[in-house]
This record gives sequence, structure tokens and C-alpha cells, in this order.
Amino acid sequence: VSQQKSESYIQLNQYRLMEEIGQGSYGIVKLAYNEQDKNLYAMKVLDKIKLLKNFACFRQPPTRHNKPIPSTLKNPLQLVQREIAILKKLSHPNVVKLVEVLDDPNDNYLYMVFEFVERGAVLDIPTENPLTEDTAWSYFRDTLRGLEYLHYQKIVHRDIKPSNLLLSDSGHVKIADFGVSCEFEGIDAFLSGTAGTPAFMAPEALTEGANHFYSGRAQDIWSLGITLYAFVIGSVPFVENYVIALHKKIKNDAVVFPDKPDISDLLKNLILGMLKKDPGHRLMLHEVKNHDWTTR
Ligand SMILES: COc1ccc(C(=O)/C=C\Nc2cc(OC)c(C(=O)O)cc2Cl)cc1
Repeated sequence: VSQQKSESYIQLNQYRLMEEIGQGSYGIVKLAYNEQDKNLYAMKVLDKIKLLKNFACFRQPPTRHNKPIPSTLKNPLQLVQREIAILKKLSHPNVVKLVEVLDDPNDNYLYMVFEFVERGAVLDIPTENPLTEDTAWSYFRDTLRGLEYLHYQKIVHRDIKPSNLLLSDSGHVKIADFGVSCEFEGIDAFLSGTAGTPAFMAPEALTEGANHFYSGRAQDIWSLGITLYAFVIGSVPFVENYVIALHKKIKNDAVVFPDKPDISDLLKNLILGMLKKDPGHRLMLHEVKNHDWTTR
């Protein structure tokens, strides 16, 4: 990867890196201009050294209970390679497209080139200006199509939330950030441990206890329900500064709708169906898809 600093920007092969357009625990995302095809792209820049450091603290100590981490996951860059392998398989209008990966062994950074989804995250929460029910309906249906495709491809996303839903100029939503997603075999992912964003985590993911597993599909439906609530209310239903207090609320508190903004009973019914504390009673994806609010 030829990297020369000329003037004030970095050039990586045919890409000219421009301003930062996103950032998170994973690293940063920069706008990149491809001088060959004259298109803009979103370049996710991963710091390999930081990955190595962060991963060390997530590693569970090997004990009698939990099986040792499979050798493939010894090296955190394998996690990224797993994310890349998942992304390369995916092709759907409501899933962000990975174009290519620039991984020079001599470079401390790994670059993932994605299609540029022009308007960025669909909604920044908390906000005083949530989406109208009509707009939420359109974005929700796109997200549902993308999630249905992922589950069909035997992938659970595990971090569905507004900041991971990107809006294109044509008004369509694309699911992004497969950093904690995982591929499963059979009918569902049997997850243990927590990943993703606390305010969007399902109650069953927060119950301690070694070797208890929970459904990846049901977790994605829960976080989609929290996301739909945030679309029309402007904030998430369970808010706490301390994560333990937040977990308690997620596990015990009922979902409350404020008087304003006023949302339809049909939408409330759908949200409550997706936020059943018991994953066994929670709506499944096909029931969400066929709900009267979704099909209205
Ligand atoms: C204001 O205009 C804007 C237009 C586009 C953006 C933007 O793209 C931001 C993040 N992008 C991404 C992040 C990802 O993970 C964290 C992944 C992934 O790993 O799947 C892929 C993409 Cl694209 C921001 C502002």
C-alpha cells in the first residue's frame, strides 16, 4: 500500500483519504475519493495494534467451565478476518457493501473500503426531533428486509441500533457494522456472553450464569424493537448511567410510552411484541414482517 503524504491528505493506492465521517470503538471511518472510478467511498481504518491490546482484555480466562478459545480466535485479527469473510458473502440492497480490503502486512492499519452511503446514520439519539411514524415505517421496513436477509444467510448482527443504520440519498437504509456479528449453523445462533450496545441488549443476554445460551435471532428482534421505539420517541426506553442499574431496568421495567409524541396503538402493539422480556413470547421476524403496522 503506497502511502505518501502529499499536500494535506493521505493517499492509499487509488484512494485519497479525506475527512473523518465516523468513529467508534472499532476505530474511525474516513471519506475516501477513488481517483480511478471517481467515486466516493467510506474507508474504515482499523488499528491492528489497538485491536491486539483491546482483545487481550476481552479474553475470558481459560477455566474448567468455558471451553478454551478456538485457536483461530487466538489472534484478534482473526476476528476481523471473520468479519471480512462474512461481509464478502453478503450482497443485498439493505446491507452495506464491502468493496475491498487493503491489508499490507507492513502497515499497522487495515483498511476496509465500503460503499459510501451518503446521508450517514438515520437518526442521532437522543433527539427532540424523532421521526414521524411514516418515515419510521419506511426505514423500519428497509431494516427488516436487511435483517431477514442476514438471518437467511445464517448471520446474527448483534448490534442493531440507529447509528448502525445508514441512509442513502435515495432514502434507503443499509445495515452496517458487522464487528460483533456472528455466523451460525443450523436454525439459530446459541450465544453466550454479551456483545453490542448495553441499551440495546436483550434481558436474556444479561442474565449471568456460565454456559447458559440465548437465541441470536431473538436478540436481534429485541434490539430492532428498541431501535423502532427510538425512531418515533427520540430516545431509548431504558436509560441509566450505571450499567448494572441499566441491566436491572432492562430485565424488570415495563416499556413506557410518553404522552408526546403521540404514536398509534398499532405501533405500540408491535413495539411491545418485540420487547417481550421472555424471548419465547417475543415476536419472531416473520410475525414482525406480517404485523398490521408493518403491512399497513
Ligand atoms: C454524513 O455523511 C456520512 C455518510 C456516511 C457515514 C458512514 O459511512 C459511517 C460509518 N460507516 C460504516 C461503519 C461500519 O462499522 C462501524 C461499517 C462496517 O464495518 O460494516 C461500514 C460502514 Cl460504511 C457517515 C457520515
